[in-house]
Amino acid sequence: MIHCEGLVKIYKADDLEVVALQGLNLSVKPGEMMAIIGNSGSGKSTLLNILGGLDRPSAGQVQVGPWNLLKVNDEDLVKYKRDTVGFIWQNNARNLLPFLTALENVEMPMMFSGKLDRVYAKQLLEWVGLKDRMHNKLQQLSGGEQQRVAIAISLANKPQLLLADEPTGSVDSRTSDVIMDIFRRFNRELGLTIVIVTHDLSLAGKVDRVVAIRDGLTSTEFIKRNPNLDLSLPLSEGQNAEEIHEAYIVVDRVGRLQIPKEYLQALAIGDKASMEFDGDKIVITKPKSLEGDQSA
Ligand SMILES: Nc1ncnc2c1ncn2[C@@H]1O[C@H](COP(=O)(O)OP(=O)(O)OP(=O)(O)O)[C@@H](O)[C@H]1O
Repeated sequence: MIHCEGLVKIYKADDLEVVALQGLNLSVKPGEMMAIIGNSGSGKSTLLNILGGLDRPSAGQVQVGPWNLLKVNDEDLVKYKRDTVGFIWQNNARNLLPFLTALENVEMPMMFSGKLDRVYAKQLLEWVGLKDRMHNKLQQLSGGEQQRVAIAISLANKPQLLLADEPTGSVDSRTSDVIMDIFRRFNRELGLTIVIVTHDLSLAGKVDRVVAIRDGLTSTEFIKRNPNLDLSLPLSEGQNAEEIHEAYIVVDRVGRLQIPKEYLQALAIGDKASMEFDGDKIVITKPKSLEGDQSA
């Protein structure tokens, strides 16, 4: 569904250049529900905005289904945003019109694409648990209910891909569980591919795969240890995301990988290291010839 290779995004403001993505690789299979985690400023939102067609990449490859987002023209990009991809933000005020009802809000994107389907709009609101609230104006709904309306809106035009930027960032943990359960249901029943960007490690236990981004590059992947494990069920006491997922370091096509900063600091490795192939392992150590040389 998604294939990014060597993806670069450079923001230019006056004389300043910020490299937000520096050659990122990522593949997401159709029907996968995965999360992207990373510290503030690591490039998560930049990646999501590019995948959502809200921002243009600077270089590299980015393909979503049949769409090449580096080369797509403005007219096709509008079609892509309308038909292929749904978007949910943490701050749902961006998607919602407060003076309209929940139902009218869901119908709005359908009207823009000339495919008004009231039955489906009602169905979506029922699926997100708002059957009895669909005729309420948005301002009469709680934050969690509004976020559920935002989910229904994002699916109004039957996208194949749903992108969610911190979808549970401004709701309590119970509502966060409800939202994740809704995502899982859409993922299973409609085969929707879902990419969630989050700071929240507790969400990581509810997806199939987690990819960590560091400094604009994918650094580590966590893949579910037991593919049959039902992640829609609550974790048992004391169980955490790391127990459910196996961690892998990402190695790109030309063999580059990122070593965690803590490991480098622990061994006082600066800009050089020694590497040895030892039969069944690769050993990275402090540069051999520089050991004891404090000036290095
Ligand atoms: N429009 C912009 N103009 C200039 N720099 C930008 C712009 N948007 C993002 N950046 C910079 O790009 C880098 C990556 O930002 P991004 O918002 O993608 O990170 P993030 O991982 O989503 O962070 P957060 O979790 O805080 O939202 C940061 O250094 C940020 O300051």
